[in-house]
Amino acid sequence: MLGGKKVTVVFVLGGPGSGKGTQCTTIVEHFGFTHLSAGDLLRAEIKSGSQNETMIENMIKEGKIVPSEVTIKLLQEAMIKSENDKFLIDGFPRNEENRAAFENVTKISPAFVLFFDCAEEELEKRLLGRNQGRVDDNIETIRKRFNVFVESSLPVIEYYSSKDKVEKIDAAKPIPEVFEDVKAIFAPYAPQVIYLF
Ligand SMILES: Nc1ncnc2c1ncn2[C@@H]1O[C@H](COP(=O)(O)OP(=O)(O)O)[C@@H](O)[C@H]1O
Ligand SMILES: Nc1ccn([C@@H]2O[C@H](COP(=O)(O)OP(=O)(O)O)[C@@H](O)[C@H]2O)c(=O)n1
Ligand SMILES: [Mg+2]
Repeated sequence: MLGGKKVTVVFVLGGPGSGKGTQCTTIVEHFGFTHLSAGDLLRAEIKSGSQNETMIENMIKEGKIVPSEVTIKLLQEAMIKSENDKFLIDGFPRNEENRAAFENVTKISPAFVLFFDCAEEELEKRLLGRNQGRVDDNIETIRKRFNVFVESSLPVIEYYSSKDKVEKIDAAKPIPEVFEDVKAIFAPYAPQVIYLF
């Protein structure tokens, strides 16, 4: 529940460059979810000139995880503002603090967790070729982000795995093939087709 609204939430997780954003865009088109990227919300917050601007900017440059209260507030605001009731939360929760605080504050548990699994060597290639002008897509910060992923984010995936909530996808394959696997998982969420004749 969220301000009286019953919502369906899917957490989309995976190492930096695993294709979370890419696949979310296509899931939105096919299954009518709203895509909320924690990283995008934080980057927008920097541009908006908020009081946390410098703190967020420095954490992103270092590949560190921003305190949960900041990120959760942005996610909550976006969900409340939206008319939709189905959300893909991309890149969150990234550590145990993110996970526990979100559950405590919103009382929402995810329908399931989509986990894009891919080797670091491939992730590194993708990030170095991403070309979105991101301050954290340089080899030094990429290495730090990989460490944070292994030390802080993988345990969150293990937590949900112990609750049988993780749908693991081989994200090393080409984009359309990854989406074929994603599609099979989202089939129960497909819009209903009603024949009127
Ligand atoms: N399956 C894939 N194979 C090859 N390149 C991919 C694949 N999925 C995404 N990419 C590319 O890799 C980069 C990172 O993808 P992105 O969706 O931004 O990942 P994330 O949000 O997980 O960091 C982008 O340049 C994207 O076009
Ligand atoms: N839950 C989150 C998500 C992102 N972030 C920050 O935002 C950065 C970029 O996150 P992102 O999800 O856009 O990165 P990708 O995995 O898409 O490459 C992270 O490295 C963190 O510094 C965060 O602090 N907390
Ligand atoms: Mg992303």
